[in-house]
Amino acid sequence: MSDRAAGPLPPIPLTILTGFLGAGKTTLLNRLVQDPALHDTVVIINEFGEIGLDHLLVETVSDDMILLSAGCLCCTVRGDLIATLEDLLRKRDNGRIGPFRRVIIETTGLADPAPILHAVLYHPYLSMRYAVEGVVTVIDAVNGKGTLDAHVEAVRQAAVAERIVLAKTDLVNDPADLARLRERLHQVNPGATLLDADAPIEAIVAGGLFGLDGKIADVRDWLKAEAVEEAEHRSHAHQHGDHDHHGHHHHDVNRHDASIHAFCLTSDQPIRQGALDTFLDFLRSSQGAKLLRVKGLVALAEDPEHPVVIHGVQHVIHVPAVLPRWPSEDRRSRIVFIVQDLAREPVEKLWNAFVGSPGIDQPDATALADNPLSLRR
Ligand SMILES: Nc1nc2c(ncn2[C@@H]2O[C@H](COP(=O)(O)OP(=O)(O)OP(=O)(O)O)[C@@H](O)[C@H]2O)c(=O)[nH]1
Repeated sequence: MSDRAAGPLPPIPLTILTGFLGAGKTTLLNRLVQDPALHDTVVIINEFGEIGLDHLLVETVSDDMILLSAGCLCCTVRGDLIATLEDLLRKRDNGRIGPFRRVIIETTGLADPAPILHAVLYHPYLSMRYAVEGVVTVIDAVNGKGTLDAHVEAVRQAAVAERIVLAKTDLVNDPADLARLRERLHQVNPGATLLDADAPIEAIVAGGLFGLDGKIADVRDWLKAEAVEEAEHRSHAHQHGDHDHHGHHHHDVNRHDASIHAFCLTSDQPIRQGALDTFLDFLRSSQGAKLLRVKGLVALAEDPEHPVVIHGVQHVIHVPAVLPRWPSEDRRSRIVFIVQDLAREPVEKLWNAFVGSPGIDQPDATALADNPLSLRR
């Protein structure tokens, strides 16, 4: 199939591969770059040396780009990531490299994926040409617990992921340790798919908003609103002393884990475009730094048959796609928020004020619009 259909070029799916120092990112990448399924992929890494490519090298395209035997292009970050992504588009558009169909960015171990997502989504041109397919976070099955306990960065990396890949499961002696780590990761990020490092390539690089073919994939699976709602109910029941958990023993939640959580807001009624825009504007201006990710599927009153996809991070929230139809019978608008140090209540109040069900003791949308300071807590 040609890319040259009428209209704008389809965006290039971009996957962010992250994980703490030594988690197993490079080992996983090494497998990915050798797979023929990824022959039309560009992998952006920090240094060529790190993934031991010598035996796979076919051709040096430029001093920061090489072609590997399976057809995958590998490039190193020159200057900043934005410059590298722009440079790749230039080379692609003027035919100096092939029309690659997907990009995987490996971040350094301490990197927080939120600013990387922010940089790509915020850039007016890059956000048109690339579409963030998803974040993949590698967690070390042996040292994962200690790392999550000690470093809030590691918890953030897990919290914003679409897929969490557990590496080094072969080194775990006690299956109960692994089960506990899985359960903890599920609590930190109920919407993530948990995979082992030997999972199929497609599950690792294309389980998100876009499939391996670059087309919009299963939006419901990307959003995972049901999983987030279910986790919320469980945690709510737990907080209220409902210990009927089939004998599960609950440990104290680590303070890093406790600072980050996910929740889902829904609306049965289609939302007016203006109301949605104002809600999102208020939210990002008052709470932007705390929004690690915002993902949603929304019915607009103006065109309820074609749901819009919402994708955001920190102060940027944009609409990467309008779907031709609803992915399931469920036509509620659903927005999943992954936040740090932000409670559900202020966001929900704002949502109710704009989206239509203001409570007796809540200001309505006009009152909020007249007094934006009232939103700041
Ligand atoms: N047994 C086993 N070892 C693994 C696995 N994944 C990674 N390793 C080893 O763990 C060490 C660290 O793995 P890397 O892939 O270099 O980790 P990384 O996340 O890229 O590390 P940095 O680039 O330093 O952040 C290496 O010695 C790997 O061989 C695995 O699934 N099983």
